[in-house]
Amino acid sequence: MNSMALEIRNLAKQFGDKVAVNNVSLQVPTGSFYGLVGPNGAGKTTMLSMATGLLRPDQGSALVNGVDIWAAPHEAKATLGVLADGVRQFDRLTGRQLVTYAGLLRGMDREEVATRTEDLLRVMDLGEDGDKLVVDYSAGMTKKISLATAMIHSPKLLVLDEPFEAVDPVSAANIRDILNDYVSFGGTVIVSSHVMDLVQRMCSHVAVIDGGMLKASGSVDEVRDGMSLEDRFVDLVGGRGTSEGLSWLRTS
Ligand SMILES: Nc1ncnc2c1ncn2[C@@H]1O[C@H](COP(=O)(O)OP(=O)(O)OP(=O)(O)O)[C@@H](O)[C@H]1O
Repeated sequence: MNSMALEIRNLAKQFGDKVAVNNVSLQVPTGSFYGLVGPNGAGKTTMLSMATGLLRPDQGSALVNGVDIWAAPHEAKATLGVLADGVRQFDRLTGRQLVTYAGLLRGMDREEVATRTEDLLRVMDLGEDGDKLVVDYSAGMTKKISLATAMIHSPKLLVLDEPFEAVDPVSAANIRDILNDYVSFGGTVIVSSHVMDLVQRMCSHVAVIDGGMLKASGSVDEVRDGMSLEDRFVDLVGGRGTSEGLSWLRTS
């Protein structure tokens, strides 16, 4: 078994003059629950997109369970499930059809796909909305159905860009339970999130990225170094603004 579920080597990406990801290397151990945090525009989505075969890097490589995602995409993607940020789904399908389609696309047996689709709709609390078109789903429902499509083929590594955004607290707790269970049986999860408290409680490891660069990485306890993750984060990425604020917004 490969000891690294994901190995990012010197990834870089530039959009015009903007360096979005600047020579980042990161190792994600198999069986870890890895949080990726950073301010808006830090480069998290760009890095995850390159590491999961969605965006071609200018430089560097990414190995998924030991397989280079750009050199051998089919082999690497067979063990990978991705919840990408802002990627449109085939939203003229119903939720049930979309998850079924994701399973069949992975070459799975039709009966197995049907069983797993019902299981996933149930745990995502979408059972009653399974026959509704995805275009008519709310933001949180869309997030949950996308998560189901990422999990149907029981991948070894799940890469989830902001999986809890727009998801209600009960569904979020259910998803956390599913992910914890998945990790306890040997799966690896990478989540990007802005919720430090959640990352501190949920993750075993964390990486802090800012300005396209890796500021810190390791176990959550190593990175937070006796502080709360939130305080450590503010420390690493620069303090809060000290401006006077919007005086014109004061109505009295
Ligand atoms: N397709 C693109 N074209 C031009 N610039 C881009 C593109 N994608 C990302 N960028 C820029 O690259 C930088 C990193 O963006 P990215 O989406 O990776 O950040 P992020 O850490 O995921 O942010 P957020 O937390 O707000 O989702 C930003 O300055 C963004 O404007």
